[in-house]
Amino acid sequence: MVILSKPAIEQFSCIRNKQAATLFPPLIPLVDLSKPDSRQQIIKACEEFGFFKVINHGVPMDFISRLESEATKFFSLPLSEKEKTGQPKPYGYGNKRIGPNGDVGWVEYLLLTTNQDPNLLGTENPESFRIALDNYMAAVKKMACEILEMIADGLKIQPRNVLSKLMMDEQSDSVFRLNHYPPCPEVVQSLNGTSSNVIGFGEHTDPQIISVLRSNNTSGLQISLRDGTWISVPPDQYSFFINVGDSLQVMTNGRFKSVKHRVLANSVKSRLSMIYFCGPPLSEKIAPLPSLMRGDQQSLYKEFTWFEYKKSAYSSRLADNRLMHFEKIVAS
Ligand SMILES: C=C1C[C@]23C[C@@]1(O)CC[C@H]2[C@@]12CC[C@H](O)[C@@](C)(C(=O)O1)[C@H]2[C@@H]3C(=O)O
Ligand SMILES: O=C(O)CCC(=O)C(=O)O
Ligand SMILES: [Fe+2]
Repeated sequence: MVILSKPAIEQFSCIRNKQAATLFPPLIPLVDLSKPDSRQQIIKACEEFGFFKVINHGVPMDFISRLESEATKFFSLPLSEKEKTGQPKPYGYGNKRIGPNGDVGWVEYLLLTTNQDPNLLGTENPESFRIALDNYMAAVKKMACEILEMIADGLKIQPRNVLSKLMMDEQSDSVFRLNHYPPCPEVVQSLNGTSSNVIGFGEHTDPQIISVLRSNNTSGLQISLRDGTWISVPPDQYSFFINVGDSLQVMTNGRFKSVKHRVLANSVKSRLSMIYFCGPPLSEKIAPLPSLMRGDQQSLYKEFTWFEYKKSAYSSRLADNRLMHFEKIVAS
């Protein structure tokens, strides 16, 4: 990561939390995948938060730590080596700039598509990095598929692979991202309850169906509650966190809401996160599942394909409400 001089760091968005801290912030929903009632818990969490933590997920810890160690080696390489993986257009190595429309954050990342061999030029041992990525992604994909099938069961819709088949399709447009947030010297903490923070990854919702996130033990991730308050997600390196994305919001006709989230930089520890974004094939129509529509219930959204949504997303800024352009104007 390039160390920024003082004037350069001023371009980073800072946020000021003037609001008094909530005394009893709600706990992040926890789902134990080995428990028989996990389906109902997942549905409740998707309706109330669009977010939950998963334990007993079945992803071998060995796959997780191997990828973490490869990623750590990658991000410690000199900038010129990391840049050999190509600029993020949208796939490749990116530093501070997020997306094509002027967003910046205190982060560097490697963004990969899951259906092509990644360009790992510049890495010390491309073969061992590739194996670590393949093992991790295969295990996480399996877990994501199970979660989507549990969602279908919980919603009482059939067939149970109605959602999972989209990300299991050979043509699925899923994305994988490694984010590294180095310690940020500019993070200011004060004792009077007001804190000024540097944005690592600005607020946004994920466009896909669900996202499966794992991080090391460094805090920073926050989710926004329905009333707009931000709550910090305590890190847990042994668990996964699931985000409802915009596409699942549409497929449930708004019953689930995609969760707004962001990452704040840490003053002392670096954060490493790995996110698998489960996307459908480009040609797939994104629309409310017919079996979820009762009586004369109308779709809240215009018809669109994942390709159209993605194209529109890539012309938006991170914090934009991307679904707004696809909402129907319903006469009341
Ligand atoms: C600013 C942007 C980055 C992003 C594409 C976009 O124009 C708007 C959506 C962003 C996002 C958020 C979730 C994922 O991290 C991501 C890969 C995605 O699919 O949508 C990023 C995009 C990106 O970094 O390329
Ligand atoms: O790095 C993180 O913890 C979250 C990043 C994120 O939300 C994203 O890459 O879409
Ligand atoms: Fe995200």
